[in-house]
Amino acid sequence: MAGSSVSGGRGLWSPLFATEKPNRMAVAAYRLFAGTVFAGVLLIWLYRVTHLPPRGGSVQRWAWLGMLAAELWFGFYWVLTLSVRWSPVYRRTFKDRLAQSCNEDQLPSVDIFVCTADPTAEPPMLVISTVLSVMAYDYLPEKLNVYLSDDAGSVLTFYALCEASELAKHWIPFCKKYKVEPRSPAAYFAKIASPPDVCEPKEWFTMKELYKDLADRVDSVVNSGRIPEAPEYNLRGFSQWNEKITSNDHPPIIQIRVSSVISNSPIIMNVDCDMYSNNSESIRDALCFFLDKERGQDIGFVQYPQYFENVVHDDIYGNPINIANELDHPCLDGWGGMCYYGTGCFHRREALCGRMYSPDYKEDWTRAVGRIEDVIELEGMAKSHVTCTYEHNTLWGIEVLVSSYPGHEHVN
Ligand SMILES: O=c1ccn([C@@H]2O[C@H](COP(=O)(O)OP(=O)(O)O[C@H]3O[C@H](CO)[C@@H](O)[C@H](O)[C@H]3O)[C@@H](O)[C@H]2O)c(=O)[nH]1
Repeated sequence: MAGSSVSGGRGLWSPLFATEKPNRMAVAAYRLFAGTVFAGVLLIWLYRVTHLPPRGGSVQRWAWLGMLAAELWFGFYWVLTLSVRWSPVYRRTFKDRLAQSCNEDQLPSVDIFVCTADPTAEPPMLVISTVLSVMAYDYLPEKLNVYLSDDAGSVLTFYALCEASELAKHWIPFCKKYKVEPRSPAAYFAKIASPPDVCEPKEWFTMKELYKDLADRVDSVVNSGRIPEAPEYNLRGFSQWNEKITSNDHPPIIQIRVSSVISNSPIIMNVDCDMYSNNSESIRDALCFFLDKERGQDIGFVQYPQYFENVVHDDIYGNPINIANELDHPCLDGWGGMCYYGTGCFHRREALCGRMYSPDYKEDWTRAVGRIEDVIELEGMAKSHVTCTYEHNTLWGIEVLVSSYPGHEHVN
């Protein structure tokens, strides 16, 4: 929506994002529409109180009460919706200004967490496509750390990840060379059936073939439930699985997680394993909020909306999540900020770790954890962070053990 007013920073520093309001005519039209519906609601209430049910007729009385309850509820719902949608705002980022104000090596490093929990409901090919989509972000590779948390502790997911790390050596340069979007190979090859004009056809088909080979290999291993008995699979990591390991009871198996002792990046992003990133510049957009000199300090997290594909064929009923994304979120933002949704959210690590807001605190964006060179030592430290023993005999441990993950039957 075109903005009619832009608020920005003061002084010489150019703001990295602008907050825009929809044009006045659009707002006035919406408010007129909302006002007429509300007038209709009031008239219905008026009708109801001036048409009381006849005395004695109990069926009519119950029908009247039922209608009144429904109309009151609808009126209450309408007032709530109306007030939330009264004053939307839209945010626009200026990535060009970000590029002018910081060199690439001054940008903060970013830790990205993909979490998975069940290799049956969340097939490893889906998980690794998500992982590849975030590995291929348009960002300095040495500033990007991608972690996969697998609550199921599945060797199949681990196998798929090892295979994906080989594909990444081809997929990431390919994406950067041809500015591929989206950067999930599954989503990309499902959408694009033939090489686009910018791509060299031979290279495109080779890439597609590599991906297809990987998908076939991973799917056949997942279907068989066993990883192949080849010498390369005796590598460290695979040797940590044995027949006693189950998804509910397994030791911490660390190959690539626990970021505070590995990368400790000031920015953290979380992604569900069944969502992929559809914009390779998302990190830079999020940084425009965090790094804005005037208002960045007030921002604890940047939440991206979630979109779903083919929920209903051709979306004939209008996917309600689009209404939330395009209308309700800008409206909530107009009241002071978007709510935290879950997947696709960038956080300040310090805010997650409990630092209280202070206008005087200045984040050191270039800080990095002192990298431990000894892999064994690093693994030991990481294991001590990932284990659940810290919660034994604590109220937290007891409460979490007996309560389910909201909406799920997992017991963590
Ligand atoms: O014990 C668990 C259970 C789930 N997950 C992972 O958590 C993610 C979310 O779980 P899912 O069942 O897909 O949640 P949904 O209900 O589909 O998604 C809603 O809940 C998520 C978690 O709060 C949010 O990130 C999403 O935005 C929101 O749409 C998935 O990657 C799971 O693999 C774990 O890692 N461990």
